[in-house]
Amino acid sequence: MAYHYNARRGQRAGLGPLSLKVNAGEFLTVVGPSGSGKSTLLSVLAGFLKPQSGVLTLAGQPVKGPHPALTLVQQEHALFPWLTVAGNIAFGLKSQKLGREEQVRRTLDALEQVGLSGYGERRIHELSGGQRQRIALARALATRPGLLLLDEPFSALDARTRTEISQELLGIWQAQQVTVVFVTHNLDEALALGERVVALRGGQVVLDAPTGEVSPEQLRMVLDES
Ligand SMILES: Nc1ncnc2c1ncn2[C@@H]1O[C@H](COP(=O)(O)OP(=O)(O)OP(=O)(O)O)[C@@H](O)[C@H]1O
Repeated sequence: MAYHYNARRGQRAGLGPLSLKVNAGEFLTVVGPSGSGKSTLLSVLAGFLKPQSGVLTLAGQPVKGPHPALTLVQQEHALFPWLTVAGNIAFGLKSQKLGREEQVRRTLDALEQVGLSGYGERRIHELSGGQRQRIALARALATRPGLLLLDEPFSALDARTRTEISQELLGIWQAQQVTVVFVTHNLDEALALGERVVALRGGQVVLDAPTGEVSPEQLRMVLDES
């Protein structure tokens, strides 16, 4: 498939042509320099951008737009400052039309998963950057996504908090068997976190391999960052 911005005007910026299969339950990291197409790929996988050629399928069925099983968490985590933490999580559940009880249960579960039980009534401005990012993750987890798409979710955090949250995310992935696609421009992070790494350059896949079989030097070389 391929997606190019302003394709009608003949521009080539964007993604593809490429073919990518994300396997159920895997933790895939996507790495590449700025402008290589990482965010575009996630927007296509989330159903926000419709490829100009090819199709996105989920379990064999074509996806025609945003889908409840596909949840994207972006870097600017877009929490609503005028809502409480619980209000923010409930907002993410709106489209699922759940009963009140189920909504509360999912909110409590999600807060526990990210280590912030008891924070439901807090206001967003009372939280640290790391806590806000955990809430953004909790909001996504509460939707019980089949595919969790994370676009450099922890890049604004200090190194220690970043490592902490990354480890929590790994724990959640192992416990829930959710499928994760994690975008980062940090090569070491890409290799440390995922089971499989896809490297993008100029909108093309230049490497697709199990993380255990790739060295940071190899990654640097295919991305021309050595
Ligand atoms: N809305 C847009 N309109 C036109 N071109 C765009 C748009 N968004 C992205 N592009 C272009 O498409 C290409 C891929 O961009 P994309 O944002 O997917 O890269 P990225 O790897 O996520 O970059 P970064 O790491 O800087 O976020 C770039 O050349 C970019 O300039």
